[in-house]
Amino acid sequence: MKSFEQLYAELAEKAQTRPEGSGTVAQLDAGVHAIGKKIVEEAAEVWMAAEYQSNDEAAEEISQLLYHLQVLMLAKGISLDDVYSHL
Ligand SMILES: N=c1c2ncn([C@@H]3O[C@H](COP(=O)(O)OP(=O)(O)OP(=O)(O)O)[C@@H](O)[C@H]3O)c2ncn1[C@@H]1O[C@H](COP(=O)(O)O)[C@@H](O)[C@H]1O
Repeated sequence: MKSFEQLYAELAEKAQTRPEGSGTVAQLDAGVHAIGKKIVEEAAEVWMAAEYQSNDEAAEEISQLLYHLQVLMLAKGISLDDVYSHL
């Protein structure tokens, strides 16, 4: 299990070191447009899971949405504090 902050640190490290086989690196290379489409897709999956599936399935979809939001943040150079300052 990991926190939002721990995942961001892990993804930032992957973006820096670019390890072979990293899906995050592939997403970053695909660019903001592709990442944005993935966010919309995952958001729809969150919505559908919340309406029609179990809370556990909805939680899994939410985790995937959070992951893709973090990938977008890294692609744009947006830090956790940049986001937290708006909360
Ligand atoms: N938490 C996640 C995570 N959540 C979601 N995803 C990606 O989002 C996809 C979710 O897709 P769907 O379930 O919608 O399935 P899909 O549409 O068939 O997926 P794709 O065809 O788009 O790959 C997964 O296939 C992963 O590619 C994630 N990929 C990675 N992580 C974590 O990120 C870290 C770094 O991962 P790597 O960069 O791959 O090493 C690790 O700790 C991973 O656990």
